[in-house]
Amino acid sequence: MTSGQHLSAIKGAKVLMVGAGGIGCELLKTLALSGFQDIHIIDMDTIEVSNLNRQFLFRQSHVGQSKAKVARDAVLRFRPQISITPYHANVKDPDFNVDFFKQFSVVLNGLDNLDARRHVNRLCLAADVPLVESGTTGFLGQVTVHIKGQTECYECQPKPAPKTYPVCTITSTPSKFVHCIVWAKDLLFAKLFGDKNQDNDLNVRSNETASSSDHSEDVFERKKDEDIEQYAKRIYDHVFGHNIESALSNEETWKNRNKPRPIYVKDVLSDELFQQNGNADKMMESENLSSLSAMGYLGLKNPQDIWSLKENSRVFFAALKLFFSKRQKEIGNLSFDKDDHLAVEVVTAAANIRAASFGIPLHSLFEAKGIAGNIVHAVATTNAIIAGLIVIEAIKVLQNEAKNCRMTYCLEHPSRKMLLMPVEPFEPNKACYVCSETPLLLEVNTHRAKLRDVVEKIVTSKLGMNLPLITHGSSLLYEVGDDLDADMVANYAANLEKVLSELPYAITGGTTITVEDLQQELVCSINIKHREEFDEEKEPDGMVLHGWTQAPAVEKKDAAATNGASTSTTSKSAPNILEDDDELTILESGIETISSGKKRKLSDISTPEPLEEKRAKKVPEHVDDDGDVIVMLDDVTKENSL
Ligand SMILES: Nc1ncnc2c1ncn2[C@@H]1O[C@H](COP(=O)(O)OP(=O)(O)OP(=O)(O)O)[C@@H](O)[C@H]1O
Ligand SMILES: [Zn+2]
Repeated sequence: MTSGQHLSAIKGAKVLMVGAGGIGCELLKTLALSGFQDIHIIDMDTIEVSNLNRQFLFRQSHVGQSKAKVARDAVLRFRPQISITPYHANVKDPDFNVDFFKQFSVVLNGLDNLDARRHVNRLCLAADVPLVESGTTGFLGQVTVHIKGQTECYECQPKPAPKTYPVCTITSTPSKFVHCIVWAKDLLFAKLFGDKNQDNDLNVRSNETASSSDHSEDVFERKKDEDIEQYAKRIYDHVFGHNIESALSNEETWKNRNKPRPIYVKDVLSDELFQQNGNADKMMESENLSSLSAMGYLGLKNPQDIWSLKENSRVFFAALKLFFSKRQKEIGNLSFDKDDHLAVEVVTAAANIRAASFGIPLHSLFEAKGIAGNIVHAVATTNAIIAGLIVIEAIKVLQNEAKNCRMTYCLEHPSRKMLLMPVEPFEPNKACYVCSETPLLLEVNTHRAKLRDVVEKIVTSKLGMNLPLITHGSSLLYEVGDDLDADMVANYAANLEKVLSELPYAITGGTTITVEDLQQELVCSINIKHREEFDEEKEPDGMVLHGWTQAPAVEKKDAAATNGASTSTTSKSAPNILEDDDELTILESGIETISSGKKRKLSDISTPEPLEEKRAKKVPEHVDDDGDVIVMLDDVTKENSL
């Protein structure tokens, strides 16, 4: 390919970028400098201060403005002649339909969540537009190419499940700091500041273990005549003292474990709950809610310090006082947000008090924030490398050189002196329900499960459908949309509450239903198999979907890249926790499926072996002479590199 052809492919291309964050900023700059002339950008976010360290197209003065628009303006300053069209919007908006996608030569993703990635994958398949997909996590990154009918689609391989912990580990037997964080964030914080009516396992435990009448009512309800201090003390004694004491009464649990020690306020603090040596008065008068800080209140300065049990207890009380006196309007509606400083303080302090109780080492606020926010230190260089690789692959796609495309994985440590590992794309998975027409199989108790269960547990959460429509034969059972008339809405609402076998067109064993998403133009057939019983623990949904697989989550050092980039960091000892939809997600290594330069085999995916062993076996001999750590791509990629 001559450079003339090369350039004309670039110049004639109309490119859609989705995401203008860490990867997106680098990508837009590289596209513009490479000669691309018609670029469209979708990003739903506005710029935050925490983006500025790596999203270099943005400045302090842009905070609060649309990322897509500011990115456009910044690049036009050095490439004024090109056309950049920004959309400050969610890519899932109905405006971005198949026809919208069809206008592009290639779509480039710089996203940070599975949901949006799956959605774009489906639209690219429906519009038959190639997709270059990417992700980074710290030093790790990956660029993959998806061309309908030629390579696997983004969903052909199972995606790692969010890491979940057994409930009893979190509620009763934590052994790691991360367990205490999950408890503080998902149970305690949710109980204190979230929707009171939502049951969570902290609630169950307090009821189960309640001995006195005092504990049979909702302990988290603040009593009428109770001041903030009394309330906070009561909560503290209940969750760190009483609950631990109750747990200790179950001798069996502690046979092979270290027993926790109950902690009561009186054991830790005398009368100086809110002992003031900080800016307490200023803090209480402050109108700026986002600057509220228990650390500021108490005069604690360094977020990297590890506080003592006493300091954590004081932070806990001060943070509760600030919440209940200054942010009472939000109470009942809050969910944990890593950018909410006061929330991070409550969670850090509570996790540390619990850790002290269980003999687990305490952590600083800085470390706790990293773990709670599923934050992995973002490395700007990784984003730049990945953006460069996206452009290299995009150019191959534009030149119709699909056979030369490579999936490229950016590693943390060189393996045989390679930091970038190219992998030949896999063929489409014939059993993929997204890009092939293979039906799925749903085992369900058709006399017990309601249509709502199928919609919520299968259609939306597992199949990722946005605007689903469910049909059985020629009859419509359920549909979501803005333009439905009132009768239909009422009819669908009634159907949702019916068990499958009692629907107007009964769903029973042997039935096939069709589930489609009008926006994604994705149609799936689901064969129904009736099954009476399900194992509550192993099959908590009460139904099992076959043909849809999710790789098990594995806690390990090398994690699949998802662009969970952020400004903060986890502690060195923390597991590789990635940000994905705010769930605590510890992902399995995407790199495990690599066999460099070769096609991957399904066995590579289904029978994991130690990563290092696998790398050692599969990495080809691309070694430079001078012994330096080098970036190594295959020949084709070198030829096309910019
Ligand atoms: N559904 C979506 N539609 C449009 N843009 C999206 C969607 N989902 C994510 N994005 C954008 O993708 C970008 C991902 O960038 P990045 O991973 O650097 O995250 P960030 O939000 O900028 O940083 P951080 O998560 O550290 O605060 C963000 O700018 C985000 O707005
Ligand atoms: Zn597929």
